Amino acid sequence: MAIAPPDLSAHTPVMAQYLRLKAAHEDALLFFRMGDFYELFYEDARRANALLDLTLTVRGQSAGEPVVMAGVPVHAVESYLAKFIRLGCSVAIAEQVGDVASAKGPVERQVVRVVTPGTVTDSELLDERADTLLLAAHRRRGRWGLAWLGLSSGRLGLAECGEAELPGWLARLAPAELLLAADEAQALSPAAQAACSAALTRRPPWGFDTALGHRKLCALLHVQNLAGHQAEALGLAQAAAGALLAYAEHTSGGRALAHVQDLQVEQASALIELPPSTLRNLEITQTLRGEKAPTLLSLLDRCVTGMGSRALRLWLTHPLRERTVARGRQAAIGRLIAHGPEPLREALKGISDVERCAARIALRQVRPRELAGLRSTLLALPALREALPPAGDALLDSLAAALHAEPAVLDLLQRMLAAEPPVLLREGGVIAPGFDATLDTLRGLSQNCDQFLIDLETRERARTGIPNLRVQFNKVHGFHIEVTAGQTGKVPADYQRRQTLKNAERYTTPELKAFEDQALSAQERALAREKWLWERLLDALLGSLETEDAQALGLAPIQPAPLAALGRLAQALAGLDALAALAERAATLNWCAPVFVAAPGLQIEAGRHPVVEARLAETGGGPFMPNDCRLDAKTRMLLITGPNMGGKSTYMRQVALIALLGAIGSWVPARRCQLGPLDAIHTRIGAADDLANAQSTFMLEMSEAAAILHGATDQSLVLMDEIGRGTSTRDGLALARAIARHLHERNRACTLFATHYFELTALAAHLQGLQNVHVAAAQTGEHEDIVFLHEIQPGPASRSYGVQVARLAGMPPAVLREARALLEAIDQREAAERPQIELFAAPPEAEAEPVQEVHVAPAPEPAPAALLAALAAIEPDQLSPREALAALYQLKSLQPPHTPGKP
Ligand SMILES: Nc1ncnc2c1ncn2[C@@H]1O[C@H](COP(=O)(O)OP(=O)(O)OP(=O)(O)O)[C@@H](O)[C@H]1O
Repeated sequence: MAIAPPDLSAHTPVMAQYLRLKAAHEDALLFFRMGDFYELFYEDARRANALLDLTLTVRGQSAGEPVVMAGVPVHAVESYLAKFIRLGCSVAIAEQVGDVASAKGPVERQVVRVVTPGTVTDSELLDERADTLLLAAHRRRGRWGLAWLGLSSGRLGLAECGEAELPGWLARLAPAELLLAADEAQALSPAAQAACSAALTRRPPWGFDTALGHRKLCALLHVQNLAGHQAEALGLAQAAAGALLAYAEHTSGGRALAHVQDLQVEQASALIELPPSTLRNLEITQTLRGEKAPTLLSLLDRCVTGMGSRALRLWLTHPLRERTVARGRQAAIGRLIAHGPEPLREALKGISDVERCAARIALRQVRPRELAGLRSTLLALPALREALPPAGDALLDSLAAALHAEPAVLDLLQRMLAAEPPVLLREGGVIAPGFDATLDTLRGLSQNCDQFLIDLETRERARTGIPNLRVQFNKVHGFHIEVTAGQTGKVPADYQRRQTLKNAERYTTPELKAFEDQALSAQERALAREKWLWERLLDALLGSLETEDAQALGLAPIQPAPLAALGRLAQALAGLDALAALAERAATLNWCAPVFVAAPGLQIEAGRHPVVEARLAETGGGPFMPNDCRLDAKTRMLLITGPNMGGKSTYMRQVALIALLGAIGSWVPARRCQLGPLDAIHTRIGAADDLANAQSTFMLEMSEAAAILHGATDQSLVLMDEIGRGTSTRDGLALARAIARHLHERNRACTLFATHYFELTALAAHLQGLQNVHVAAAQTGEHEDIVFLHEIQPGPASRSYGVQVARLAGMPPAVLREARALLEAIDQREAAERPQIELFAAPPEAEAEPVQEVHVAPAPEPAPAALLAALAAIEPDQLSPREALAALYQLKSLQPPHTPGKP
């Protein structure tokens, strides 16, 4: 928090200046320029020390308190910025803007740049392969309005959702920075917080205003209203957009966001739902440990450009239910495979990041080299078109048509921009020679220097008779004539001494001084002229060049504004790169094109888990065993049993990954594949405790399962891995059974249900759409070592091999012996007690009934004796209130259920 003392007059003038600037940038670390350092003070210094271990010092006092500070050297500022941004901090940079020499009191300082995690546009600070999003969220009456912006991509989106859907949106969008109204900063539910790792920035509540947002959106998109973007009715999202756009303008120094050309209104109902747990469990863009690889994205991303990688990530996290786009991509991939994707990938290698370049032009932050990169990209487009397969595929043809360089833009860059411009404008040499006569003259003046100096040296040697006299230039002392110590007696009267060295004297003459003034001012004026021309170049690229300037420079105005065309070009390049990467993957990894069918379900022949298969290939872990999967109206649920390590999780995940890959239009790791419509992929897969949100393993397990039971439909794919294992076997088994039945009967979702409760396999007799399968394993050798076959076979598993797996894990033999003995004892006891303990077997009359698809065996009634025994065991005087409540629940659980038709 900022230190905002009520009376700044008690502070030293510099600290008062600092505190005033800090008060306007409370949430950011303020980098306060002092000579060769940016200094951080007080709380900011302590934060920087805690985050990056910057050394804390105490210097002097202000308002009677010691001034705690930490410094960052100016030359290293970019690397510190990158580190702070990665840690989710915002940084405001205050530069010295006043004249140090003439300043009375502290030199004037201003915040000239604010870098925040969601609004960075510097290529050094951005992840090349992921879009950086700024998201504003606004809540009213239990609903959320969302507005997001990729400042470096120009992507602008709006959506509205209910409280329960918010975590899904946050996980899908994965913003780098989240704007909330200051009075709503605590409004995020634990689930929403868990789904979002964005840096949180509080903004004034009045900025979240529908009318303001509407006005700003209309101004940005040059429209009267938002009806054309289907956003007119989204008042909540517009309110969020008000805060979003104001903040984006604020951090980019009030620049217009000219590269934002379009607004996307996203509807959850158009997307295949991928809840946060699914994104996490399927390791789509991040591993469970939060790493970038190995994931589905890291396997797929063979893109040559950052634009392609970003597109691929977007496709994977925003799969569409409607399959027209996917069909188009699938066909394009087929075409690229037939033609060979390599020529296209090769041609994409020299392509620059047109999307980010367009954004940086709009924000007037683009650097000369980036424009040179854009120019070579525009020049490379014909070769890129050549590298595409011959016309005939609708998607590839439309992308090829967008590979178009606006001739006026190319002409402008070729005429105005030097062949090899320097990195920074201030180095000079950015504008091409021959473009501007004034600049050429000024450059001529400063460059003709060399000849002048040679001539002068010859003349002065002759005049003075000093043969080793030299005329030189250095940056500190300017032009001078150097005479060695022994020769100084010959120096003429008009030589004025400038500097004495150990063995020489340096002089100037009126002639040399006059030349120096002219040369140095010519250099300065050339640089100033270049800067002015550069600004005009940017004006021209933004379509806002004044007619007068255009005439003076002999430039034709570029209409309409070229940024829109660059945006379309960037999209086409991104699409082609992503398709070429998918084609390369499909060809290299031997994938097939899935067939889309209308009936819900899926049919996979010889499917593989792409990431596990690649890992096994990399580590020499042996071949991956392909497996089939068939889910349809007849078989809606596979109940998967088998040993630990047998491959159950891998199998379930591979089915989901194949469904997802198919949905984005990719080919899939299988021999043959048919996919029905899909509206969601739900997963409930064993997770670690969510300690951060104070949820126990079991609580988390149940909340995720509950969300699935509430949301899954007959077009959803559901993965349930070992549900119920977080509690006692008895409760777990009961819950697992009830959940399986609910999914089968009510949700009617396509479900893969892996379990270690063998008792559940009996459900197959009562639920017609449920089929038992198991992962095969065998035992060999004298130690009866287990061999995993990783093969899915029909029917339930015969045993669990837990002890054998523990042996493989290196468990001490004594423990294994004891476990085996116990296991045998339990088996014998169970065999003896079986009739009593088969709590979950269906009642005999249910088994006798002909099996109907919707028939469910009613839950068996517990013996009243159990109820009475439990009642008798209660001693009310001995119980705490909490134990009494637990006892009540236990009694309740033993109560026979009330079944319709049965009193
Ligand atoms: N089809 C397969 N072909 C080859 N190896 C496989 C296959 N499936 C799984 N494996 C290997 O077996 C390992 C264990 O698989 P997985 O985690 O799916 O087992 P599991 O049955 O879910 O185990 P647990 O019940 O302990 O969670 C994987 O890491 C992988 O290396």
